[in-house]
Amino acid sequence: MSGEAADTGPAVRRLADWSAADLRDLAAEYDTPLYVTDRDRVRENAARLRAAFPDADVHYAVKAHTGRAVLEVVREAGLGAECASAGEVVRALDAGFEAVQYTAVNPPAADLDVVVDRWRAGADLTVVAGARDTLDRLRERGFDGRLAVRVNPGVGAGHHEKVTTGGHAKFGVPYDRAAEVVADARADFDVVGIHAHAGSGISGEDLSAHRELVARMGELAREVGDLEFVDVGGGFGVPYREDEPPLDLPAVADATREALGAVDAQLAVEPGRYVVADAGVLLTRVNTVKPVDDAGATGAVPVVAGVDAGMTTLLRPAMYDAYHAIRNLTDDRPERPVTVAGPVCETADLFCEGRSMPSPRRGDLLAVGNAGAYGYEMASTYNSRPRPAEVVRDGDGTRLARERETIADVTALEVER
Ligand SMILES: Cc1ncc(COP(=O)(O)O)c(C=O)c1O
Ligand SMILES: N[C@@H](CCCC[NH3+])C(=O)O
Repeated sequence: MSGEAADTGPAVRRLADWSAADLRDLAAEYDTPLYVTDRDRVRENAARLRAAFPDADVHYAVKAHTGRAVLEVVREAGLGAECASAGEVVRALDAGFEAVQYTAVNPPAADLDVVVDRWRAGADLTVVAGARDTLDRLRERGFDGRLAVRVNPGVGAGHHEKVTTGGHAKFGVPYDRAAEVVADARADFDVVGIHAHAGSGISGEDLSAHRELVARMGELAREVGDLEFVDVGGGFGVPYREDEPPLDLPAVADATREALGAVDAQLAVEPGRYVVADAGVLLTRVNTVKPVDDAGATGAVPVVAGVDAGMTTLLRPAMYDAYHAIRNLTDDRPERPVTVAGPVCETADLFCEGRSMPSPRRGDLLAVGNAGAYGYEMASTYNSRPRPAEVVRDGDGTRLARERETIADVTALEVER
């Protein structure tokens, strides 16, 4: 296994590595559903990225986990910030990032207004534009600062079709028109880079797609010349299944450099998931247990375990059929097939179906692994269900990082006539 230098931590942290006693204490103190984020693990992951890409700019894709407690650790580790919206730009600047990148995908006017205002006020911002229209809208606002062109090199990868960006017309300017767009942009902006992103959750098997994307970006960089950076995106995957091997990050870094070839520009990468996924778990409590076949509740019949977290807390299983490890922290009873289901009125509101695990009882505490990336961030208030709380922990102890939302919070924006 690569990437195990002492100061960068092991390449993967499994759900079994978390202390059950600590997690039980946190659930008792802060209630459930509860996200727990370990800042030490964020530090290790960031350090492993820095070590694998010592000569590259590494920007953390803020979208994976926007919490201030995470952003501060990432900034201290020497990573930059890659943002997907004005809200993320504001969060990154507030967290003290000095240089911030904003990758604009069909940017709403309000986003451009905020970003250009911040730039005018002196923020060191690079805007990544993926359409000529976006360039026009930046010109209209008087922006003539640092700009990169997002290119669609026609190569996609990722853990699910819904998160594969390369090759989808929505993202970036087509590869064969990219040089022309860069040339146009040079008239009005300080064009510092080109950018591409294949997709999210790239595994070892996707490496050839990643290599191809990087090679195309290398070619383009040589063609257009005079760039500060070539950003080849993020998407580095992490193992979700207990027996899945971790990505060999140093090998990915070597392959990236080799595929890029000689360019007179800095390599840049922008991973999100890799930094935070295994730094987070979701704690949820069983509130209902019922046999799948009500008539014969004996032996190892499959059961449905109803829990207080659902697709409004952690959307990934419902949206991508994503696998997340689940561990019963209360007891280690004999196993049976268990469907873990949330409280939402949607059939998709399941964390797993018929998975073998210790027979659950009402009141049991379950931990859901790899919840640090795209967990809290994709939470919603559907069914008027308040979003969960989050605690962060590190060497200094544990503290509340995001309050539990209340029903009053959920209804607060309602305008009374
Ligand atoms: C433009 C861009 N950069 C970076 C990322 C980060 O991806 P990941 O969290 O998979 O590393 C994404 C998400 O897929 C993205 O859309
Ligand atoms: N939300 C996705 C990743 C997409 C990243 C956005 N480009 C996931 O949970 O896997």
